[in-house]
Amino acid sequence: MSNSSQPTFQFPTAAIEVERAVAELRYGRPVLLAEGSRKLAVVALDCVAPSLYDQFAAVTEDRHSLLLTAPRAARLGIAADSDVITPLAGLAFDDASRLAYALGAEKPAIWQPADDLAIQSTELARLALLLPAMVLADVTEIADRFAGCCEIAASRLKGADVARQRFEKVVRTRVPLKDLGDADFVVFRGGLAQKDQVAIVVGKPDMSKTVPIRIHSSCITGDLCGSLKCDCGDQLRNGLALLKQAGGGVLLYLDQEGRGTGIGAKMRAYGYQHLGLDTIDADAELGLAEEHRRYEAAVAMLRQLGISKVAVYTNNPTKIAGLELGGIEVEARSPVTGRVTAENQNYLRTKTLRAGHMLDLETLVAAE
Ligand SMILES: Nc1nc2c(ncn2[C@@H]2O[C@H](COP(=O)(O)OP(=O)(O)OP(=O)(O)O)[C@@H](O)[C@H]2O)c(=O)[nH]1
Ligand SMILES: [Zn+2]
Repeated sequence: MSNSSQPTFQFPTAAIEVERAVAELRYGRPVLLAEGSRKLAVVALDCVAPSLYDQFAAVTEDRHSLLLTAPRAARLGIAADSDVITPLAGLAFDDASRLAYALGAEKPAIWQPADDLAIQSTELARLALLLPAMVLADVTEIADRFAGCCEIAASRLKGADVARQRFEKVVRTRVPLKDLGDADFVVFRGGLAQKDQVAIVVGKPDMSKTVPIRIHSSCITGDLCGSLKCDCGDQLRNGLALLKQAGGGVLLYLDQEGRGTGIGAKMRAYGYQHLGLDTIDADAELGLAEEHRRYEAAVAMLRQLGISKVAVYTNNPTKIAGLELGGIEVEARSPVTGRVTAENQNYLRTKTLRAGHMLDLETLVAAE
């Protein structure tokens, strides 16, 4: 028997609604994105089952469209300043997928600029680490057909932003590291679409002074396996050594594989790089912008460690901008490099020429 005076579980925050929508999307189920009385049904092509794609087409009576982000649209030769949508009527799952992210796909005959609500659906895909290839349909008049689906008001997406900065310390434990001595691993949990993040405290830095730090984004291929396609593994180990030499510091190891796009997208991009595309064009082919990383987690961890002033080891200006945006004072910046290999030269060149990284590649090459 239920008793209405008993306390009940209530989960009213925007972050929880967003996280539930993200989980639904990741499981390949439709989500309703609402704005006023308008409702847009969306599924992510990256993870929807072909049978559910067919069902979506049937339920929406073939009035479904595909969202192509601005980078993907540009790769297809569509002259548009923003994301566009193109009708999918009559297109099977494989054809839709080809249009969404295959190399050499043909420009669609019909397209139109995507409206704001459609564009906002890509943020759910980003949080879910899925390609932003959204299948969508305006279902305002037939919303009852989606009664079993998760619904979220688009305004909740913005409302959930505060959760990006909310992290709690879980545990701090000593780990002896080869050549570096003892380090403290401090684990933080939180953010939007929750992740665990790690701060590695090398030595005993004075947190009230300017603290040497490195912000390092995870790279399974480079950090763990010594991939020659990037410089991440070297930068990770050199970064830790630099912190030790500086008398102690903090390495923030951020769970943002593939510049925040996830390992699935990164491996798809590697496939395109093997066919000759540079890193930015390979990502664009998948609908991805050149940078998907955010630095609220880094700022939150620094604050919880009592750090407000830093000297950063990085070549990447967006990391510095991210820290400053969060109110962390960046007193100095020093480079951190790795070995230049035949396999990573293009990666490094693209970073320097197209992403504004502060790398003197020719000097590095000459030094090898
Ligand atoms: N999308 C994409 N990501 C890649 C590729 N190669 C490496 N990465 C990712 O790039 C990121 C590199 O991270 P970092 O080494 O911290 O950062 P950085 O932007 O190079 O900046 P600094 O090393 O600080 O100068 C990691 O998230 C890698 O997983 C690639 O070809 N495509
Ligand atoms: Zn790497």
